[in-house]
This record gives sequence, structure tokens and C-alpha cells, in this order.
Amino acid sequence: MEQAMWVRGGTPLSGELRVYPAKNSALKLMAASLLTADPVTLLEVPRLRDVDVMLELLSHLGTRYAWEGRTLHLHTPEITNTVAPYELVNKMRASFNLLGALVARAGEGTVPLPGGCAFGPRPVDQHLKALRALGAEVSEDSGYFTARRGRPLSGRVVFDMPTLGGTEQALLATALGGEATLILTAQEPEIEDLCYFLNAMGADIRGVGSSILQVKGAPRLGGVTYRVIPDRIEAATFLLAAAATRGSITLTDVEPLHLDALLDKLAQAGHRIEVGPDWIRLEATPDPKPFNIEAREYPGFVTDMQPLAVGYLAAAQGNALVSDRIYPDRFTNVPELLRMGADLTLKDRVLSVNGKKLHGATVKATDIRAGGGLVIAALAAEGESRIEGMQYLERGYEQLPERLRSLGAHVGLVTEEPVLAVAAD
Ligand SMILES: CC(=O)N[C@H]1[C@@H](OP(=O)(O)OP(=O)(O)OC[C@H]2O[C@@H](n3ccc(=O)[nH]c3=O)[C@H](O)[C@@H]2O)O[C@H](CO)[C@@H](O)[C@@H]1O
Ligand SMILES: C=C(OP(=O)(O)O)C(=O)O
Repeated sequence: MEQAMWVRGGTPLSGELRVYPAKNSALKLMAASLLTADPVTLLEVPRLRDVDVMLELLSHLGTRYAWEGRTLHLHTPEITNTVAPYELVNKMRASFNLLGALVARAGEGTVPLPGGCAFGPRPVDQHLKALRALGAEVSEDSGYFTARRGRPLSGRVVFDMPTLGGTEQALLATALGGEATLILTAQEPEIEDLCYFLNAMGADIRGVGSSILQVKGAPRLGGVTYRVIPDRIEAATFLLAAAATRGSITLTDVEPLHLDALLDKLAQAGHRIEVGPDWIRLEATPDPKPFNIEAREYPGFVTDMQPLAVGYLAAAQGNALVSDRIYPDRFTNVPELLRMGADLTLKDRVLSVNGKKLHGATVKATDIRAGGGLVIAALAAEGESRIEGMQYLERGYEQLPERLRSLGAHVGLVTEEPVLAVAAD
């Protein structure tokens, strides 16, 4: 049975909320745990569908795991299988990073083309380019990629563009015994987190946070206990929801430095923003100004926040232009926002938003952040909305209805009966 969420809009969100740790970091650290035969403990791991999928994948490859509350214990004494099954890999993008970890630890790995949110082409050529530049032999058979190595992977990789997944692939492939210079790497906080994690295991990665990383791997990596960074995309979702409903919210356990680009836009709009070392307070202005967005690599306004911001802008006043340099066609929530009465025009990959009061409607989330944008718009709209596609929201947002309710929102889950096709006679 598929679930949907109902939202009765119009209530300003207010209160304090703890931000949970970053899914997109936890997943890569879980993949990195394959690089050691020692136990690894991740503190405060989000309890999300994607994490469950990664655990299934790791178990298949030889990992034993145990949960203790939100602490995750992982232990891979040996790799028992070097092939990641399609049924799991097609559920999310992050699973492709198992290729680098497998080839480093076991000498070879086979992973099919990954799934993940569908908002335009998402090639893996840079992952393969990096592995090849590091000396791996990479072959493809029926959509499965196999990487093999004779010696620890080492070399110089010049990426064509900053890529999170590609940079992570190269880090995972070289941290165990390899040596590499990685040029034009992604600078996202999740990359920093992976570097610090690998360094805590015994690697020596320099240039962390910059676009050139120097990796000096260790012949043996050890176990580690490590705390995952806060989820900046989740934080952005709650901040935009509070701003859209003209509310006031304090986020705790958050890293404000990871949200500079969004906080700057919200301040430009006239919302009052205060930050501390690990908290952010937003008090919405009743009369916000719109802002334009050109989504780009971190530390710019990142693409994952773009569909969230479109949900906010559609329900705000004034005109705004939105484009996305990373995923130029990432406008999957636009047709759904139109159902809520939004005034949006997409032309030549530029979305023109004429913000206005929206009304409730039945809409469908088609991916995680498109869904997040719909939730923001529905919270600001007049009347009741039903957001279908909860399975996408659950990939990235833990306890979303409960946490929104704790801020005063009127939301809940509807359990849907599957629609049965009736044959025409
Ligand atoms: C699980 C995870 O962490 N997902 C995030 C990750 O995805 P993901 O790691 O897949 O995204 P990338 O950073 O790799 O993609 C950035 C850009 O590089 C291009 N590219 C990437 C790889 C490649 O081999 N060839 C290529 O051309 C992509 O099409 C895109 O235009 O970063 C994206 C961009 O911040 C986010 O939207 C995703 O939420
Ligand atoms: C796009 C996302 O995930 P994936 O890369 O797995 O599709 C996301 O977390 O917003």
C-alpha cells in the first residue's frame, strides 16, 4: 500500500527543531566502511529508506551490522561477494560508489548503472574516467560495470566538472594503499566529511575543502567511531517552509556555514536570520521580496535546494527567475505546482515564477526534493493538499509529518488503496 501525505496549509510554522544527520554523507561513509576489516561505528545515522537499501547492499557484500538506537555498527571482516545486485543499486545513486570501495578492498567490483532521482541525464563517465586514470581496468557488460586492479590504484585525475559521486569514487578507490592527486573535485560538505572519515581511518588526504585533493592512502585502514555531519538539505527544507508560512523557527544541531547561499537569499528576501555555532533562527517577514536563483556547485546555491526554493517562490509574492546549471531540466515539480494554482512559465530552461497565493490540490512527488518543494508550497497554500509519492519523500526525510506537526503544521499520512486496473470489455 502506498502512502500519501495530507497538508492543511496556512499555519505559520513555529518552534525549535533538531536537524538530523546528512543522508548523502552517511551513505558514502557506509560505503567507505568496506575499506577496513575492523568495526566502524557511525553515530546518529538517519533512519531512512536509502540507508536501509545501503545496508542491504553492504550485507550482500559481507558486512554485518547492528543498530543501537540511531548508532550504526558496521563490520566487514572480509568481502564475500564483489557484485552489487541491480535490484538494490537501481534504487539510489549513492550505491554506485560501492565500485571504488570494492575494487580497493577486494581487487575487483561489479556494480550496475545506478538509479536515483530522475531529473535529467545523470551519467557516470567521470567515475569511470577517474578509475581508469588511477590504473583500473574497467569493462561494461549489459549495464554492469566491472573494475579490476593489479596494484593499489594511483595517479592523477583531472575531472571535467566537479562531481560529488565522481570525487567520492576516486577517494574510495585510493584511500586504501593508493596515492592520487584529484583535480577539480567537488567541494560539498559531504566530500569534506568523507575525507575526514578516511583520515580518521588512517589515510592522509590534504586539501580538504578545496578543489584539489592529495590522497596518500594507508596500506591498512582501521576502524573508527565517527559522527555524520548535519543534513543541510533537510535544514533548507524546514527554513523555506517556515519562511513560506511566515513563521519563525530555530534549527538546532545544524552547521550554518553549509547553508550560506540559502541564508543569504532568505536575508535578501527580508527574513530575519540569526546564526550561532550550531543553530539558525529565522523569523519570517510578512512581506518578503522574491529572489532569483542560478543553481550551481557548492558553495553556490546547490541544485538540491532549487526545487525547494521553487516551492517557496511559487507561494511568495513577486517575480523570480530560476535556472539550474547542474541539472538544467530539474523542474519536475512544476506541473504539480500548477495544480495548486502557481503561475510558472518554463522557457529555454529558465523558470519564470510569478509568486501568488496557492490553493490546495492533489499533487505527486516524483523525486525527493521535488516532493520537498511541494510540501513547502502546500504548507503555505490555502486549503488541503494531498501529496502522493511518499516513497520518494521517505528516501530523504525522516519522520516528516511528525516533525512538521511539532512545529504546528496540520499534516498527516493517508493510506492509499492501490488503484486496480479494470479491464475494459
Ligand atoms: C547521493 C548523492 O549524494 N546525491 C547528490 C549528488 O549526486 P551525484 O553525485 O550523482 O551528482 P554529481 O555531483 O556527480 O553531478 C554533478 C554534475 O556532474 C555531472 N556528471 C556527474 C558524474 C559523471 O560521471 N558525469 C557527469 O557529467 C552531472 O550530470 C551533474 O551535472 O550530487 C548532486 C549534485 O549536487 C545532488 O543533486 C544529489 O543529491
Ligand atoms: C537527488 C538525491 O538523491 P540521489 O542522488 O540518490 O538521486 C537527493 O538526495 O536529493
